[in-house]
Amino acid sequence: MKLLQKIIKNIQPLDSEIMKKSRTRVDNLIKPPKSLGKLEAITVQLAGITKNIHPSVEHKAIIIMAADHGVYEEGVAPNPQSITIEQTLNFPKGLTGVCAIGEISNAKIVTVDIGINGELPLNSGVINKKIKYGTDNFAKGPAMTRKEAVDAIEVGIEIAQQQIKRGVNLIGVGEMGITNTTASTAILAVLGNIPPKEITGKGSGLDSKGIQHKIKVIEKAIDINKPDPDDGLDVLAKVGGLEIGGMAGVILGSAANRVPVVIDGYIATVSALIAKSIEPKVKDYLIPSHASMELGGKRASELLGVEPMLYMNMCLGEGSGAALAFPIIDAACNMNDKMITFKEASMNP
Ligand SMILES: O=C(O)c1ccc[n+]([C@@H]2O[C@H](COP(=O)([O-])O)[C@@H](O)[C@H]2O)c1
Ligand SMILES: Cc1cc2nc[nH]c2cc1C
Repeated sequence: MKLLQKIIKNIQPLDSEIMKKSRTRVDNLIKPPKSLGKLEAITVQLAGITKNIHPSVEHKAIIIMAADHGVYEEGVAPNPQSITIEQTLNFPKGLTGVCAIGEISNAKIVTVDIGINGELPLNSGVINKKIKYGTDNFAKGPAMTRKEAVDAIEVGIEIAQQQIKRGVNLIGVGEMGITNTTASTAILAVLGNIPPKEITGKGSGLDSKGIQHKIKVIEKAIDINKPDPDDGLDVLAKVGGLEIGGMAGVILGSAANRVPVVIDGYIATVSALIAKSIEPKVKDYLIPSHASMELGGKRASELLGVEPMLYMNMCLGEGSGAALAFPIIDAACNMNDKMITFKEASMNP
């Protein structure tokens, strides 16, 4: 808890002076006003985050938190739980969707076992930060203790800080965890005071009968656990997941070190909601990526107050959407670094 408290204290507002300067520079570049839209907004945000009018995002990493969920035993996921461990072992080998997309921008893939229900081989390339072998079944009681929820967040903080110390200056958050759309939907229902039936989707492939059952399980979990919507840690502990806590920690840890953090799809957006509930200032450090096809994705982004930049009909997770946004963020920086101003071009608009 000490680390989390320290990190919360270190999260400062963006630098509004630098943002003003950056806005003026961007407005004076040789183009009609605002004609580079979100690229301009990203540039100004990056300046405010890094306190630098020409920030670098050259060293990129995607941090993938992997974990299992006890609520799997309620039959709310269409795939076997063993997919979590199997797919997690594929990340260090560069074989998955996020690896293929991240390779385009030379993103390092950092994979963390924060709570997989199984043992990984020692030389797997996955960082072992296992808190326990999956959460408990939150249809019967809390997913984890409050201490375990704090531990999960602190793992995320630690991993983010480690990467930042090694020179990483742009972080994407992703996850792997069979059943984690059930946990994410329960969290979103509580934090947004939304009936589960409005936001429960197919996850990685449930049919409509399965979705009806998933809704009932989520309603029961909220009824039994009564998470406090004003306490993100309580919501995480009662109906959350270890990987969701880990991603919230990566977000908090990045913000505390003034490093921008790109959020992936549905589960990552929900983890950002947990981080924002713990410290609202983190929101300004977030760069949204794509709009997840998962039913609750839109409501999650709205509740967070972000507008996704890409509509690609994706819902893979793993950090794939964040990886896809990396070249766009590079383009924003290049615009800022390479374009000249009207004055420099001796042009009069
Ligand atoms: O990130 C998303 O938008 C997203 C939406 C639906 C599913 N997923 C991925 O699918 C898995 C969870 O699906 P499920 O049906 O087991 O809850 C998990 O490994 C996620 O990475 C990811
Ligand atoms: C194959 C597979 C890959 C995934 N990657 C993220 N979630 C996933 C879920 C499944 C089922």
